[in-house]
Amino acid sequence: MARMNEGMAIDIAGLRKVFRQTSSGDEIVAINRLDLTIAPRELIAIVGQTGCGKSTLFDLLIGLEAPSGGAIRIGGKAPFGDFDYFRGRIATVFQQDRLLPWRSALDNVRLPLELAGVPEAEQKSRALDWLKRLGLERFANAYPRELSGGMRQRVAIARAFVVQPAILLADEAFGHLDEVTAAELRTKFVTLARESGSTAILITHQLEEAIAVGDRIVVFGKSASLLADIRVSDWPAAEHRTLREAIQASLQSNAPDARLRR
Ligand SMILES: Nc1ncnc2c1ncn2[C@@H]1O[C@H](COP(=O)(O)OP(=O)(O)OP(=O)(O)O)[C@@H](O)[C@H]1O
Repeated sequence: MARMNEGMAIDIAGLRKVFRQTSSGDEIVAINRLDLTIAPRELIAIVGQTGCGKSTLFDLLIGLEAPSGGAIRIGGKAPFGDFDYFRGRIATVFQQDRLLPWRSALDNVRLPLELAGVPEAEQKSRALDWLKRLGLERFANAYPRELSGGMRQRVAIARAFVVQPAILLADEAFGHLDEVTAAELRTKFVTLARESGSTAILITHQLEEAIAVGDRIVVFGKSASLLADIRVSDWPAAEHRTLREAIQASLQSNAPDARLRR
């Protein structure tokens, strides 16, 4: 049985990330003073054009990079400074499944528990439980090369959920799958995230996906400037087309579209 976890709030204040290009020495402002607050257990989708700083934000949230300015607090702690605290509390799903080819599906799913020092019998039973929830119990002993892309992504999702993370981050997790598989996995992911009580952020290029999954859609312009912060429940289904068009227009002009003001 999945335990409902406490979820964690994410507070981003004045966040800045600047890179210096090795070749030219030029500075690239990947994130320019971002303010964003995400409530515990909220599910938000981030959309933005390529290069607007979405993946950089994830690297900062995971604690792989330190901010150049401002701060990120997750449950009051800093992901970069308190890296060890977040082990097993933040889980990620990427476009590439990043499974270890020499480990079976079961052994891939139980890996985060192994790293956290959970006893082996418990690792296995929890991993198997999550493979079952993703409909893969018959493939527990299969190796990644023996699985389809959709099945591998299910294994990656099981591996993310097995630690019952307070924070779930998905970066284009369904973008490479065919539409039917993507829609099915996306629905599964959202259901599991809600059951688990995780706070979840999904990066997506697909507006349909953003509208389908998010409580909120955050639209990034250049350097992660906030073009819009939309509460999806404010938009009845009959107006989703207008919503899509308004987000698209904002992305194209790099400015908030007037139709998004509610
Ligand atoms: N390690 C790095 N060194 C130098 N520049 C970087 C580095 N990482 C990212 N950048 C730059 O920062 C900007 C934001 O990149 P980022 O990968 O966060 O964008 P993105 O929104 O995730 O794009 P995409 O949708 O294509 O994945 C880009 O201009 C990129 O070239």
